[in-house]
Amino acid sequence: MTPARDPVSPPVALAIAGSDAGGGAGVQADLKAMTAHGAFGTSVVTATTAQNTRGVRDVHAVPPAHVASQCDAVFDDFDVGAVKTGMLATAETVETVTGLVATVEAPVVVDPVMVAASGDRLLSQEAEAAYDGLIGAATLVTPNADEAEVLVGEPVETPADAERAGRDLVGAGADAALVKGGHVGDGERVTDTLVVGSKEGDDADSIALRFENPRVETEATHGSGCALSSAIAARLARGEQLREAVAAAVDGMGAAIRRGYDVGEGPGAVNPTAFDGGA
Ligand SMILES: Cc1ncc(COP(=O)(O)O)c(N)n1
Repeated sequence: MTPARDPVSPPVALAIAGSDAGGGAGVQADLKAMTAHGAFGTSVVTATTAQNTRGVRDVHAVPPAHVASQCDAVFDDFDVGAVKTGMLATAETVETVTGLVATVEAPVVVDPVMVAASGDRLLSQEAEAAYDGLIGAATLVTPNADEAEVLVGEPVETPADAERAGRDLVGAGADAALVKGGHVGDGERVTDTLVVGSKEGDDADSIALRFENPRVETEATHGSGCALSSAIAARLARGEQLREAVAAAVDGMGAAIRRGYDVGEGPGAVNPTAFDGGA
């Protein structure tokens, strides 16, 4: 006899991001991370990239109207529990996505993707200023040090700088900011800094938390930002509180990097499905 159908109803997360033909980053990493962290991943593609582990050869931005209609298709049908944004490619798409996420109740994790690990640009330079609006709509913004520098206009070279940048991003309207420390220094430990704004919006009352982990010696970090922000979004979709979701996702990145994929001729990619701790 055929076994009875036994469907499950997982929480739903949405990635609004670019496609990486090489599979290491972008929506491909997002969907793996969302699955691994217990959510059903939906995906709105903002751009396709002709990319592999060695670099980005070509970018084709999806017209913003089609980004909007993909979002409508998802929101019309699913109860989306959290959204993450990744590569948005152009100022028009940043603005379109800002308008869309401003109308949703679900938490929004903004990974302000600007430059790939390979050094290739993934966001036009004019689009950097357009991020101001999206940061104002973010539940959490997750820049690395270089992206934080662009967003706040100050150097981010130490954990103290990261904390200041996080407070600035909260002052600019994000509910919280996670400034990632992988690009800060080359010490034996990596410090990620989470600044959570006060509900009353008084900057002085924001809280800073530091997550310290041993640095994993590798160049294979391609996809790490995508996997981290998607893991956080999946956990928020499951109903976890922000700090809990960030702590678990940051913790999981150690395994994702240590047990990365040695694929392609370039430095390889993280493994978003490898993390210590059950979903
Ligand atoms: C489509 C897409 N989205 C995001 C990234 C950033 O990932 P990384 O900085 O790890 O290369 C990427 N390379 N490609």
